[in-house]
Amino acid sequence: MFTPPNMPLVIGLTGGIGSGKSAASACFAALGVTVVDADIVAREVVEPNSSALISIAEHFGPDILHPDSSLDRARLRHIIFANPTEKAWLEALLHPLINQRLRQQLNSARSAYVIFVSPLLLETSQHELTSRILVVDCPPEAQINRAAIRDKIEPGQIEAIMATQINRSERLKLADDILHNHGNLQELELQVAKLHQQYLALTAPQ
Ligand SMILES: CC(C)(COP(=O)(O)OP(=O)(O)OC[C@H]1O[C@@H](n2cnc3c(N)ncnc32)[C@H](O)[C@@H]1O)[C@@H](O)C(=O)NCCC(=O)NCCS
Ligand SMILES: Nc1ncnc2c1ncn2[C@@H]1O[C@H](COP(=O)(O)OP(=O)(O)OP(=O)(O)O)[C@@H](O)[C@H]1O
Repeated sequence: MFTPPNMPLVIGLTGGIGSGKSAASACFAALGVTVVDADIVAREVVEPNSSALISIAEHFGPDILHPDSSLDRARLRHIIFANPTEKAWLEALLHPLINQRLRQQLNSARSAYVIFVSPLLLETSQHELTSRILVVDCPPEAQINRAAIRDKIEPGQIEAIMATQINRSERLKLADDILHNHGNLQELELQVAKLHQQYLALTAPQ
């Protein structure tokens, strides 16, 4: 098992949109495990007045901002998931900033192991920061239903996002561990509790 230098054991948690990454992370956090979340960091780097947000407004025009100068995320979502060139432009701007903050957070984590949750762990170099890949999986119909209800966006938008993510079978092939999230949240919690014991055993001195 590979543990990057100066880092605790990092478990990379990934899955498609709406698969249950945040729900699974919340279960790990409730067990006292530090969670580093790429989606949270991705929001921090585009806070009002940040250099990244200024670049985004220059590139896409001032309409990409709300009147209070915050990012109009729904507008940007419609643009980038319909246009691969614009998606690549946005990622080239944001991913280095996101990765720099993620490294800092992973390095300063102090729990026995860390859960690093990211939707793009397997699609980007972020998996290089991890020692083990944990995939949360559920049928695509459940992903679409859950994400549509949570975000109040049309299923077509969710399918457009899914089409830009690694497909389900490829993702599962790359998994060391799998959380099967087709049941209820209690069933997910039970699977997390089992894995927690396994991960603690991996960090115990031999
Ligand atoms: C386009 C944005 C503004 C839309 O924001 P919105 O609030 O509507 O959605 P949110 O950020 O919650 O993303 C919802 C889900 O979409 C998926 N997703 C987000 N970004 C990407 C991406 N670049 N590629 C594929 N899927 C993505 C993830 O499953 C994510 O959890 C936002 O997704 C964004 O800034 N994306 C680019 C940054 C990025 O690559 N983030 C991924 C984490 S590193
Ligand atoms: N087993 C489950 N039963 C019922 N609802 C669930 C279950 N797992 C997750 N959900 C709900 O489905 C929605 C999507 O889950 P969650 O936000 O954890 O997905 P995610 O993988 O983090 O999505 P994203 O990639 O968009 O960030 C949430 O509203 C969550 O509460």
